[in-house]
Amino acid sequence: ASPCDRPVPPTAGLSHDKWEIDPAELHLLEELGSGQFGVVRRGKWRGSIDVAVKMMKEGTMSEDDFIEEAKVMTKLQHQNLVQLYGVCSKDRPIYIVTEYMRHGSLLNYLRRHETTLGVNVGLLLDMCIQVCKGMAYLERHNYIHRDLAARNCLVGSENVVKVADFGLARYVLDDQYTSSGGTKFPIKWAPPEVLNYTRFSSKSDVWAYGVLMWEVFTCGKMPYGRLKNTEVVERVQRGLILERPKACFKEVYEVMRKCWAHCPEVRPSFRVLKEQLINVSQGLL
Ligand SMILES: CN1CCN(C(=O)c2ccc(Nc3nc(-c4cccc(NC(=O)c5ccc(C(C)(C)C)cc5)c4)cn4ccnc34)cc2)CC1
Repeated sequence: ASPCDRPVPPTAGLSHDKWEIDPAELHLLEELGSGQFGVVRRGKWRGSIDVAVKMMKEGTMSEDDFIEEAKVMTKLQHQNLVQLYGVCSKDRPIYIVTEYMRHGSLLNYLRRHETTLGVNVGLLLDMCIQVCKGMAYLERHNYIHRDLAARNCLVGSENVVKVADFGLARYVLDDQYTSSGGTKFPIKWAPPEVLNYTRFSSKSDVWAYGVLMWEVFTCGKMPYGRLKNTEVVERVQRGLILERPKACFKEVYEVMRKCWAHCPEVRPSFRVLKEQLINVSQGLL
């Protein structure tokens, strides 16, 4: 095909090293919030492209390792992954520049729209399928997320849902977050093999995906309510699982339950999950 037929990758022309962005071409706008690493702001790249810019607070992540990995991450491109455009790594703090998602995190979106979403099972299921498609793409590329949850997915126009921050957890320096005994470790999204041996895999992402489905069908409730992390660990190891949300059809809950099989090998892959959820959605609607 002639060059003008090929779709131009979103990172095209960002700079000589595709993944390096010239900060002079970024115009920072309002703050979107702050997370594990520091402040996140909306921005414009070359005056026209909407971007989100994570400004990495010093000492929060192993920066050189991340910058190396960014080269790989910019190559992961899918309509249900928040696209990493590149990094500004020549100065400190480093900036992580991604596509902008105007409605913020899926968790806040679910909580904000509970009244309208709570009765729209078709839309809730569609959101789960979109996340599943993004995760099936990562699985195909042997890429593990390590912190899949509704808080780490983002919502754009027309109820588009995308998976964000895939793989970023590996570069967090705060061991309250990285060690399974730490206060910030996402215990409620972790399967037994991660709780006991921090053995991450695409099948541990599948367990977290089951919890994300529960978050979606409860419109953003906290899994296991106010149970303390130690109580959740004890229950999960005893094989107790989250109960079926009211808004959730039995067929959908059956899929969720498969994600929480004790042994990772028994859990379905994202590829299989995607087929099952699409069948359920065609059956329901
Ligand atoms: C009408 N509503 C008004 C309020 N509202 C907003 O203010 C709002 C609008 C858009 C937003 N968009 C984005 N917000 C963010 C954002 C904002 C604050 C914090 C964060 N997250 C982080 O900083 C963060 C996430 C995960 C992690 C680990 C490594 C632990 C997995 C570390 C750090 C992201 C990133 N984005 C990437 C693309 N688009 C966005 C965020 C918020 C939503 C719309």
